[in-house]
Amino acid sequence: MSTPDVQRVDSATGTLADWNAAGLLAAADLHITDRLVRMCGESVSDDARLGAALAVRAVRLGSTCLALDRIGELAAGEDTAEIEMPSPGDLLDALAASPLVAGSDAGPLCPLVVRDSVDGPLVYLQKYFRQEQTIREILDRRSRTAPSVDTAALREAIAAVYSSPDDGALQKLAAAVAATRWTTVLAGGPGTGKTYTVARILAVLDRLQGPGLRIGLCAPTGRAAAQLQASVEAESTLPVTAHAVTLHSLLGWRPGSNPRYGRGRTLPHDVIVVDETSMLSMTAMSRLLDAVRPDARVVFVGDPHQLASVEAGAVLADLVERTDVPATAETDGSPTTPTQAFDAVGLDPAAEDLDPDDVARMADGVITLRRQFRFGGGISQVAAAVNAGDPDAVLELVTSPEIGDVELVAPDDLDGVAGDILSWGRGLRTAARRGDAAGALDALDSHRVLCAHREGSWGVRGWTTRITDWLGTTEAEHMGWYVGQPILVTANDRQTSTFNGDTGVVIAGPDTEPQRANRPDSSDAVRVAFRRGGEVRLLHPTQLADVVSVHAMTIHRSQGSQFDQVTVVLPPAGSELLTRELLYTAITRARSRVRIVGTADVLTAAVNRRVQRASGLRSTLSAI
Ligand SMILES: Nc1ncnc2c1ncn2[C@@H]1O[C@H](COP(=O)(O)OP(=O)(O)OP(=O)(O)O)[C@@H](O)[C@H]1O
Repeated sequence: MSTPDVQRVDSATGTLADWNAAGLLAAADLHITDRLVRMCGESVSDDARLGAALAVRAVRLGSTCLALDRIGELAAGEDTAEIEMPSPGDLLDALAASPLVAGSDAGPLCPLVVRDSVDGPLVYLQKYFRQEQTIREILDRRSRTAPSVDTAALREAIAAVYSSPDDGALQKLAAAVAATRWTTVLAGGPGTGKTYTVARILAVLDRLQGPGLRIGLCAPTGRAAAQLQASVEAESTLPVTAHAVTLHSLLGWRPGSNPRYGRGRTLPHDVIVVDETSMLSMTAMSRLLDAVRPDARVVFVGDPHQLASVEAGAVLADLVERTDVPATAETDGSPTTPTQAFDAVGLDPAAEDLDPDDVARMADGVITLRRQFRFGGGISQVAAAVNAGDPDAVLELVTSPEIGDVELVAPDDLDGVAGDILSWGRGLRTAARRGDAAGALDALDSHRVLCAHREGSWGVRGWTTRITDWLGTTEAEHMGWYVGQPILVTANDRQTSTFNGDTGVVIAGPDTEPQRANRPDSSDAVRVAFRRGGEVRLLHPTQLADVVSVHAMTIHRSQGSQFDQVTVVLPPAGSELLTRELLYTAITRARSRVRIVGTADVLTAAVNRRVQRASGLRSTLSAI
């Protein structure tokens, strides 16, 4: 599929110029390819140059490499009819023979690497190949040995920590796996009890190790870290001494410099929990693994079906799907097999209704939680059908009268949405005028409109205009602060502990007279309410530098948030953003109800289209 609005490079010639003109290669792809070719110091054939440019393009679009066997998918659009598309075999031969891969006397550097995989030949930029190798080597090394754990002590700790009758087998097994492996992946959709389980894993490890367990809690963004802190505190069975930080801060990694912690100086923690791992780039993952002590446990937590990092890599999905994890070779009798894990939690595998694949993956340190604790049946069923890539099942569910919590509405049938927005706005204003911060925040999160795009009539901009028109927001309100105004923070601010993506609401301040609550004289009379975990905070508007009104937000930005009701606005057919992962992420933001605005055709297209991030991490690579 072509990339819209790629910049034309007038100076380009040959094959790359044609691909640029057809919108398949961006200006940046051409410029970087030029640099790579110059590094070689020798001439490079047109086909090899194209292979290099496509590898650069692949990274720009989130893959860690170019899967040569899939290049045919690129020429699917009408505007690519004129493009001459070499076969994967021709490109591979041209690359293998070129100084870009083979090196040359003039320039010994080989900026590209080619490897064979179960997905056919993969072409890497050297940097990403090295990062992927680092991840693979460290994870493999960590899999070959296991922590020394006394089975009886583990059984006792798990029995003591998991005391609720609702504790599921997989939640308990997660603790057995995390105690007996250096690396654990705890996967699951929203509300499947991941944080609850993390808190219990930490309690089990604390019991096994005794006082002084050094815990590192981190997440890819400031907001995700703050949420992790709040939810671990809420779920914890112990006083939480660790303070959740961003991965960058954990590693002491400032923009433009190398991290303070790395191979030569490892992190002091005994256990590191990484939340929202789906948002982690491959670069960040390789830096983290480089910095972890070989005898520290790491627990990666997240939902592999969600949208991946904005940078290259889909590491969580790769870890969950890896097929070549080496078996643990060196143990001192510690329980490392799935059978031993069942024994440690006092369960009989035959009596548990678990997917055999899930049990098999436990041997590789992967636990996938499946029971839904938070939202209703319809949302779970639709989310599962979306993940399974079954558009017929999705359509049947969203149009079924039996399923009350998910519905599809036509883009020209917005009366129901308008009614919901009006009651949302009324609830927000009523609580805000009363100065009721908790009530206003509840009202704020009772409904959210989510769009794929920022711009356009189906994007955040178009829907913001539509919603403010419905609500009758005045010109004066548009210009300044007003009571009942929904607010989005757009940059991290340590001083106020507000993070990019936080939302709040403007409420009447303590000195506002009730009769003036609708129109306070100045920003002095109002406060902005925010919530983190169960705690409500009030800030003065002057404390907030980077904020905008929020009546609708992008699905990307909504990651990590939950709302009672969600209206998902699908983009028009053909949008680059329309994917299964986007739809799944949007639907699973809702606790109780989802309305999808779009046509059956667009919904089908979304379910059918996966974010295809090529990567070699899922299986063994070999030389071509
Ligand atoms: N075994 C359990 N017994 C009782 N309540 C549970 C159990 N597991 C989870 N819960 C509750 O279910 C809710 C969702 O759990 P939790 O927040 O841990 O899910 P999550 O997978 O981390 O969700 P998200 O990804 O959205 O953060 C919480 O209120 C939690 O207390």
